[in-house]
Formats: sequence, structure tokens, C-alpha cells
Amino acid sequence: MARERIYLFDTTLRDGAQTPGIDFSVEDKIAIASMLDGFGVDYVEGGYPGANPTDDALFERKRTQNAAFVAFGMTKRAGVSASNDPGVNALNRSKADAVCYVAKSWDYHVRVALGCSNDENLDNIGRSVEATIAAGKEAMVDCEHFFDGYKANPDYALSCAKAALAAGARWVVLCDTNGGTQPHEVRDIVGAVIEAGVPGGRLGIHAHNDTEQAVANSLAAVTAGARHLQGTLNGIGERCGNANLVTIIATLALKPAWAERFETGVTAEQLEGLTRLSRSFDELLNRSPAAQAPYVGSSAFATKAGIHASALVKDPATYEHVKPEKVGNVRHIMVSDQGGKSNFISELMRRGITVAKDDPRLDTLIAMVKEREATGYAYEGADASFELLARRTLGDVPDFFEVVSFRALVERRHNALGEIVTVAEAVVKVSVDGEERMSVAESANGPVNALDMALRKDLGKYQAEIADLELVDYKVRILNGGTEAVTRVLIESADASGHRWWTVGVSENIIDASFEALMDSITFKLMKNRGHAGLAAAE
Ligand SMILES: CC(=O)SCCNC(=O)CCNC(=O)[C@H](O)C(C)(C)COP(=O)(O)OP(=O)(O)OC[C@H]1O[C@@H](n2cnc3c(N)ncnc32)[C@H](O)[C@@H]1OP(=O)(O)O
Ligand SMILES: CC(=O)C(=O)O
Repeated sequence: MARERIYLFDTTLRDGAQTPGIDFSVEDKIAIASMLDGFGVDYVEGGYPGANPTDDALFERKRTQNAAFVAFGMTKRAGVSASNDPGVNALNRSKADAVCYVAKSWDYHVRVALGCSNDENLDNIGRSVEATIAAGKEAMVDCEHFFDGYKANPDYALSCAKAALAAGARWVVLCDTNGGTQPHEVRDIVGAVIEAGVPGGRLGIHAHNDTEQAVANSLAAVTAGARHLQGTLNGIGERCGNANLVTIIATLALKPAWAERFETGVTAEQLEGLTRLSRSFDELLNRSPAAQAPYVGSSAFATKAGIHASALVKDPATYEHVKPEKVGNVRHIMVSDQGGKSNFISELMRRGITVAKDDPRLDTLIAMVKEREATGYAYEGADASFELLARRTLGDVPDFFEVVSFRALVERRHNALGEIVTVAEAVVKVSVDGEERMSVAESANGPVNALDMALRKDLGKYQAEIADLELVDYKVRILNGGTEAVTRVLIESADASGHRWWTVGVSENIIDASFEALMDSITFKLMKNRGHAGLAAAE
């Protein structure tokens, strides 16, 4: 049976630009439009020409090759013709392929927000659509507040949709602007609109996520007959965001109930780039990807639980609703106090360490991880410290150096210019091959930085090897609180090979905790240099 086509409309650059904290430059918009254009979506809404210089500059050229490039704006105002309305002219003169008008469809809004008559609003919708078609562009209409409007006055809401349709709009898009409509209401209202004569093949949905139902509402609209879905990358958008197009794309493609009946423009090959698309977008926004994002999050196919891991290694289908590789994600079995032998064997294998299930050293390692996690360690976020603990338990880590003592102090004083400065000083004494070496360092960036500098100043024969070691991130978390508090420090390190690793330290004293994580980082680097740890060991 031939599958029906669902049309995907991306509004990341328009409704997404209304997200608090997000501010796109023209270059950002061009880059995102091009990411979307290569991904099989049908429409890319770029913004609102006439509203701001960024969007004016964007719409001086067409920015997509495959997807239709869409300009958004409001319908003409009452009392002026479409040809004399500057807003409508800016849209129709832009280099967009299509124009998406926002039109009021709730009579209360027509009265309060627009201050015109219901009939004038209908006329504004019709004339605006006609002007766009006359300009040689595809026209579509976002019926703002359609669901709330329909509940208040179904006849008027319907007449707005029909005015758009009669004037030739390719798509009439029902908007849940305030985001409070529930899936069963969407299904009923979309069904009623189709029943009233608006064909599903010209009907779309634009759902907001204020009750976390935007994806469910979009799919409910498809169930009822709508064939055009609007959404944004990673669900950004005004207030709580829009329907997450990433989730919608994967669900339509991978869930048999949808995939057997419908197809979108996204191919199976493009789908494998979904995780990359979602993460590249976050990268561009300079924010961390949401670990628990469906399909594409780093936790979407991760398990800590021992019972799950044990079944997963026998057959991944036991605990996965789809295969991670279908969306370009990866399975991740983690080690922690929630894990059993299967988690550990799987993670050790990934690191090139083979250990039998009945090896007593495996029991020792698991017991150590669980005991240490109970005192504050967190190994799922400290891959290198876990690997060192595992290799130490298996007797694989040499004593490269020994720290005989260290001291750190912080002083607030006047400098030579009479300014008040706070300076940290550290002294570290290490022993390499039985020979003691003492290093002193001073830092304006605090005692941990001073200790790190002193520790890495003179490691004797290992000094040259750690020259490219860099500390790139440092996280501190106080556990338990109160006077009993312990501090967990996580340090991310990197070297010239581009490899990054995390180490952990825990103590009642933040300096001790930091020092422990620093020492693990250096030891891991020395192991890695010898091909005895990290990726090199697994190859
Ligand atoms: C549900 C949505 O997401 S709709 C999209 C919302 N997005 C934005 O508003 C972002 C871009 N907007 C802007 O930059 C500005 O609001 C502009 C440039 C469009 C307009 O700015 P201004 O002319 O200063 O008007 P202002 O923003 O104060 O008010 C909006 C005006 O549009 C009118 N209007 C709103 N919707 C419509 C509509 N669908 N059709 C016709 N007029 C409309 C309002 O009645 C109001 O008119 P008034 O000034 O006569 O009261
Ligand atoms: C048009 C739009 O963004 C809305 O109604 O939510």
C-alpha cells in the first residue's frame, strides 16, 4: 500500500528565535538553514522580513536549495489594501519561496488584540493570501490560537481556516499557540475541521509544549488527518518550546504504526545523521545537549542498571525500543553502584581489558566501585579514574612516581603597585625512582591551579611526556552538606592527540580531592602514552 506523505515544516529560525536566551545572527541562521536543507525537511521558515535587520539581510537571498524557504509575517492590517501594507509587501518582495501568515482565528483576539471586526479579519486573511499568490509564491496561514478559538466560537475559527483555503492557501495550519490543548482535544478538533470541509491534505499543526504534549499533539493531528507538521530542532521555541522535530522525525520513521502508513522527505540515510544534527545545533547555540533527549541524547541508549545490562549484552532488543544506530546514536553500558558484572565486563572490554565473569578480581573491583560510590565517588562520569581503578585491581598500573608531601596556602596581600591581590602558593615533593624532587609554584587562579603547576613542574624522566597535558574543565560538588560534607572534584584533561578524559577525587578537603583527581589524570596520561590505557589500549 502506498504510504501517505507527511510534510515537515521547520520553524527553528522563526519560532525558535522567540526562545528566551536564544539570539541568532545572520550567519547562525544561514548555517542552520543549510543543516536543515540537507536533512529532508520540506520547509525552512527563516524568520520575519520587515521585523528586524537580521531577517531583512537573511531574506535578501534564497538560503535553501532543497527545502522551500519561508518568510513569516502577519496578515495585512484592516483599513489598508494588501498592496499598501508595508508588512505584506516586505514578505512578498523577499527572496522567500513561500509566505506563512499568522492570522487571528479566535474572535476574542480579533476584538482585543486587533481591534477590528470579525469580517475585517476574514478579509485581511483572504486578501493577504491572494497577494502572495499573485507575487508567485506559495501561501500558507498559521491560524493563531485555533484550538482555544474553536472551543470559544467554532464557527468563527472555522471561517478563518476556510477564508485562507478559499483564497488559495496551500496549507492552513492550526496553532495551539498557548500550548495547553490536550491530545484528545487536538484529535477531535482536527477531525471536526476536516469533517467541516477543510481537506486533511491541506491541514497542518503547530503545537507548543506547555504541558509537554507538543509531539503527542502533533501526532494526534496526523491521526485525525492533518498532513503538515511544524516544529523546531530540539524543541526550542517560545516559553516551553515547540514540538520537537527531531523526536517527530524519528518516531514517524521508526515506529511501525506511523512508518507503515506515512513517509516524510527524510531518508533512512539522513535519519542516521539525526543525532549529529541535534548535537551540532546545540553546539552552535553554545549549550550542552540534553542527555535525556529522546533518540539523540547521550542517555537515550545508556544503561546503568545491572539487570538491564545483563540482558542488553545478550540481545540489545531486550531494553531498546529502537536500534541506536538508526538515528546515529550509540549504546552505552555504564559502570556505577547500580551495575552488575555485565556492566563491568562490557565497559572493561570497551577499554581493551578482558576479564572472565568468574574471576574473583572482578568481584573485588565491583565491590570497590560500590563502596567508593557510597562515599562520594561517581565513576560513570570519570572514565579514566574507573579505568585506573580497574587496572590497579588487575595489577596493571606501575608506580610511576610517589607524592611525598604537598602544601598549599593562599595569601591576600598588597603587590608592588599597592593593589590588593590574592595569590596561592604550592610546594610539592615527589619521588621518582627513589630520588626526591621539590617544586614550588605560585598562581593567581587559586590553590588547585598552584598545586597542578607544582606537581607538573618536575616529574623527572616523565616531565617531557606530560608537556602536552592540559586541564580543560574542573567541577566541584559538595555532597551531604552541613559539617559532614565531602567534596567531589571532577577534572577533565586533554592532550595534543585530541583525547579527553575525566578523573575524580573525593575528600572532606577540596584540595585533597583535587589533588587525587590531578594525580589520576597524570597517571592515566603516562599509561596512555605507553598504549596501556584509553583508546590505544582497546585498539
Ligand atoms: C504566535 C506567534 O508566535 S506570532 C509571531 C510573534 N513574533 C513576533 O512578534 C516577532 C517579530 N515581531 C516584531 O518584530 C514586531 O512585533 C513587528 C515588527 C512585527 C511589529 O512591531 P510594531 O509595529 O511595533 O507593533 P507591536 O509589536 O507593538 O504590535 C503588534 C501589532 O500587530 C498587530 N497584529 C498582530 N497580529 C496580527 C495579525 N495576525 N494581522 C494583522 N495585525 C496583527 C497588533 O494588533 C498590533 O497592532 P497595533 O500596533 O496597531 O496595536
Ligand atoms: C504562529 C505561532 O507561532 C503560534 O500560533 O504559536
